[in-house]
This record gives sequence, structure tokens and C-alpha cells, in this order.
Amino acid sequence: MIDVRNVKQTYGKKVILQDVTFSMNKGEIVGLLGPSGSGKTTLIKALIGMSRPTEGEIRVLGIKQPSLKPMKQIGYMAQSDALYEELTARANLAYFGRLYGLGGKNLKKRIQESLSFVNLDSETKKAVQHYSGGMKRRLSLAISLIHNPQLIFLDEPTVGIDPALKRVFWNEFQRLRDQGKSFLVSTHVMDEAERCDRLLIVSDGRLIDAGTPEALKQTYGTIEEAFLKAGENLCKS
Ligand SMILES: Nc1ncnc2c1ncn2[C@@H]1O[C@H](COP(=O)(O)OP(=O)(O)OP(=O)(O)O)[C@@H](O)[C@H]1O
Repeated sequence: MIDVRNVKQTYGKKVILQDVTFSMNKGEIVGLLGPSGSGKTTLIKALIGMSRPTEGEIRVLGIKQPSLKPMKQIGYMAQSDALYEELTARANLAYFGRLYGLGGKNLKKRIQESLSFVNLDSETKKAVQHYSGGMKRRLSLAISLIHNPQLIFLDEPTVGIDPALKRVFWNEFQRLRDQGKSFLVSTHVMDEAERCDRLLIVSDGRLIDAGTPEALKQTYGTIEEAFLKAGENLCKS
């Protein structure tokens, strides 16, 4: 699904990502775990083709990035919501669904399924500008899944989401994973990290470790310790 080789990303003179190499298989939930500013969003943006790495190579679904070719197979939920505030949730979903080539009965069905998954089916008449922060996050997630993508990138998807709904989301991610979908999820949240199949620990633009939550616990004691280790490196740099 993803193959990343020796990626370096610089902005001006500042090195943001360095020597990043990893791959990801179909049917995996991979967590990107690292402190604020460690480069998680920068890596996700390069993976979805929003930026071109300064060095190295990224292949997504077998296609060298950046490219528009894999777009219909990719879902992306950004860290900040990019919604049409004056439109309702249904109209936002219809707009993005059509951008991905959906239409007719299929679009209608996908909109209904998405609205009920994120628990917004009773709020469809309100313009998004009157939504709470958590409701907007939920709608952003629904939009990222509207076209039934194979590979889904979620940048801190549950910020502002209450614990009960967070659990619903993760159950759904794992259900979709069991159907063969793949997820790359950035997070700072330890209980989310525990629900990933594999974690990549990001520190100061480098992957300092990777493994299943169980394997990392054996090395560091707890996932939190692995995360703190990544933070120590960031403080030293
Ligand atoms: N377009 C840009 N130009 C210059 N610097 C940038 C740009 N985008 C990101 N950076 C810098 O790259 C570094 C990594 O940022 P990034 O957003 O990738 O971190 P992050 O791990 O996702 O953080 P957070 O968890 O807070 O979202 C930061 O120092 C940030 O200031």
C-alpha cells in the first residue's frame, strides 16, 4: 500500500523529515506516534501527494507520489477541518462525493451511511457554521470515507470527540481494516496507539522505532515511555 524510501523534506534550510523509510501492507492500521512538531503532518502530506519530498521516493498503491492517479483510492482527514461552512452536512458530503465521481443512488446511499456512522443523521438541516468543533471533526471523517477508499490517512482524527464516539470510530476503523482497508493514523493519544496494529515512532523528523504495541511495550515498558523517548530527542535537537 505504501513504500517510503529515504525521504527527506526540507522547508528552506530547516530539515523537517530525514531518512524516513517504511512500508505498509494492506489491511493494517499503522499509527504515527510522536510529539507535536515531530513531522507527522508533513509526512502524511507527502504521502498523499500534497508535497514533493526533497529527497527519496514515495510510492502509494504502487504509484510514485506526487500524482493524482491514486486519489480516488485515498481518503484524507486533515488536522484542521476543510468544510463548506454555509452548507449542511448532507450538501458537504454530496459535494465531495461528486468530486470523487459518485452520483445517483450510490451517492445517496453513501451519504446516509456516512451520516449515521458519525452520528450526524439528526443534524442534517443545520449549516456547518452552527456545528460544534466535535461535529465538524465527525463530518470531516465522514467526508474522508465517502468514496469508500482503500487507503485512509487520518491526521489526529479524534481531537474534540467524546470518549464514547471515539470508541465507535475505532471499532469502525478496525471493522474496515478487517475488510481489507488500510489506515495511517497520526495521534498523541495512548489508548488510540494501543488499538493500532503497528506503530511508527516519530522523533524530530526521523522514525526512531517501529513495531506492534506489544513489542514496543516490551522495549520501553509502556507506549507512553516510547512516546516520551521521542520527545526527549526533540528537546535535545
Ligand atoms: N510549510 C511549512 N513551512 C515551514 N515549516 C513547516 C511547514 N510545515 C510544517 N513546518 C514545520 O515542520 C515541523 C513539523 O511540523 P508538523 O506539522 O509536520 O508536525 P506534527 O508532528 O504533525 O505536529 P502536531 O502533532 O503538532 O500536529 C514544525 O516545526 C513546523 O513548524
